[in-house]
Amino acid sequence: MSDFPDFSYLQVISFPVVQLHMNRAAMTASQKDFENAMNQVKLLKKDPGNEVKLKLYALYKQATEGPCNMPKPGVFDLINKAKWDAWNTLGSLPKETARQNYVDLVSSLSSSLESSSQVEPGTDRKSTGYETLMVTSEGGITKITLNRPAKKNAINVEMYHEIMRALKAASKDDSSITVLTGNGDYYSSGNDLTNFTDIPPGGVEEKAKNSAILLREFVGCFIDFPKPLIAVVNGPAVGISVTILGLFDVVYASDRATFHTPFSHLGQSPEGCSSYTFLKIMGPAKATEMLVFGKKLTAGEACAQGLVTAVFPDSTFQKEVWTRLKAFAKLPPNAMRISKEVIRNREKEKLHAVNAEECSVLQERWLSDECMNAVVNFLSRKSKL
Ligand SMILES: CCCCC/C=C/C(=O)SCCNC(=O)CCNC(=O)[C@H](O)C(C)(C)COP(=O)(O)OP(=O)(O)OC[C@H]1O[C@@H](n2cnc3c(N)ncnc32)[C@H](O)[C@@H]1OP(=O)(O)O
Repeated sequence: MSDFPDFSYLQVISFPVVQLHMNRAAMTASQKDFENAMNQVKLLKKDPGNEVKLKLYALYKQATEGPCNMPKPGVFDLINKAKWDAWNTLGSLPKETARQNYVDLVSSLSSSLESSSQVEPGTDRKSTGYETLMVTSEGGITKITLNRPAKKNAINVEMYHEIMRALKAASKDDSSITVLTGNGDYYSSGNDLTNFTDIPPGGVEEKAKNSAILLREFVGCFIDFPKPLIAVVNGPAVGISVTILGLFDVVYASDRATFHTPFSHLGQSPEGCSSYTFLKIMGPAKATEMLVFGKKLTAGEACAQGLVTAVFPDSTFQKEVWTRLKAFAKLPPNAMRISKEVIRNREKEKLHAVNAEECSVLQERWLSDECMNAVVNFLSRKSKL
């Protein structure tokens, strides 16, 4: 389980390996089945994700200790609070049922993760060297696709790093234009809220500091990107995936797309230079509706307010957009790069200063109880946008 980094925090105890035997006739798992299932978990090659790990933790505790008997952790103790919630949710579920559910969950997990690992070799993901993105370069266009569709393309720490790596590569490759889009029904649901659960030894303060450094570097890559950068917004966009649109040169949207920056709801504050770009693009009142009151815009509204360049019916979106992009990519690349420089360069210094200030304000916000409560509520399934 070396590549299963977060499982240790669930404190699952290791047991000796014994042969798996499901007592299906009796429909309850034996102690041996249970111990085997625990061993199987440790042999999984892929991380099943935090939600499954919490379910496993809860079922393990219920099966071994019965109903939740721990005092409720404080709101700032994010990980223990999530674990407590998961266990407590099981109420008075009998130990035998919890044991059976644990064995069943591990069994389904082993088969689903095995089958997904069987299709991996030779796929795009492996050949491009990205785990969270698909990156292609063809016909003068480098296309970066956010590729965590099951998580609505939420941006986890790995994806932040991979987007930066892909942008740096695209700025130097022989393509003329660069496109960012999403795979699946969402463009992106914004920052992956589980990013907040991986607390380093220095505690939440260190986490907030590291996140602010990461965010500043991430947004900086968009400010400095030298070639025309186009967003192809295929579906709903949330949080940072919306705010950085102000740093793109052109934004095309499907009429299925929505634009949502619920920072106050999350106890957070604007980033991606939106506290500056949105005011310039749509004026202070409309920017306040979005950034302070979290008003969600339709694609048509976002277009009317200047955040989106053009909206297309979803049925013809890809065809119409890519026809345009292919034509743009045939224009002389140096002329396009220099024109972008002329248009954008005088704002760069200002944008970097705005970025630095937004990150420093956010660093404080992330430590607020408003923010921590919002994250805990999402992770414990008590809230959704
Ligand atoms: C370090 C730099 C920080 C930069 C600061 C950035 C700030 C922001 O971006 S703020 C915006 C943060 N985003 C959110 O608050 C969105 C949270 N997600 C939701 O409210 C909903 O998931 C939804 C409205 C986006 C979609 O709802 P629905 O259609 O019902 O789909 P599910 O909720 O079932 O989602 C499927 C699957 O994906 C997981 N997921 C979706 N978004 C996120 C996310 N942002 N972070 C983490 N996980 C996310 C969701 O939990 C589901 O997972 P499973 O249950 O495991 O299937």
